[in-house]
Amino acid sequence: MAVKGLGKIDQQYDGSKLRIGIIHARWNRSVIDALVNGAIERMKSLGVKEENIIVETVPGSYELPYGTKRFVEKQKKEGKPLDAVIPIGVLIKGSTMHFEYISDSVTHALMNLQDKIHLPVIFGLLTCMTEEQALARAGIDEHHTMHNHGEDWGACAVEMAVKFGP
Ligand SMILES: O=c1[nH]c(NC[C@H](O)[C@H](O)[C@H](O)CO)c([N+](=O)[O-])c(=O)[nH]1
Repeated sequence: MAVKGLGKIDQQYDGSKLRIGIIHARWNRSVIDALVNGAIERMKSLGVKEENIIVETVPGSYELPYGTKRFVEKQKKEGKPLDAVIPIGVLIKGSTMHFEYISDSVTHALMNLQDKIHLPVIFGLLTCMTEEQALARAGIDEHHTMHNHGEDWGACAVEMAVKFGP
């Protein structure tokens, strides 16, 4: 029996009154697009209206923490506050230490951002050693060895917003 992973959803949460943001990096775009679509489709299946799923982009994963903070602030200023936000990025190890530094710093920054903006910030950063790992976690590898992690992030955003939203 598989142990790892979110497993069966123990309860469906009603997303019909929620407004959720997705902000994604544009590096490794084919994987990003699959993850974003997975999150969107799962949130829609939980009742979130398509017009209440707001998508923004930043150049790369390093820009996610600041971009997420400003994205949330601008939505609030425009009178359309978000109930949760899902930053999505895909980091794939290269031949330098760039991957390690960005992965570690962005992870901590996104974690700490929740207390600053008082909003659930879902961890949508894939930190992969190979392209194959990234494709598998977006559910688009040749053999579909894994489910699309973006779906988990969408479900997580709805649950956290319903339970602990602003
Ligand atoms: O989102 C990513 N950004 C990456 N770099 C760009 C970085 O996030 C910033 O956009 C850039 O350094 C400018 O600030 C990546 N790599 O370098 O490998 C990567 O794999 N994924």
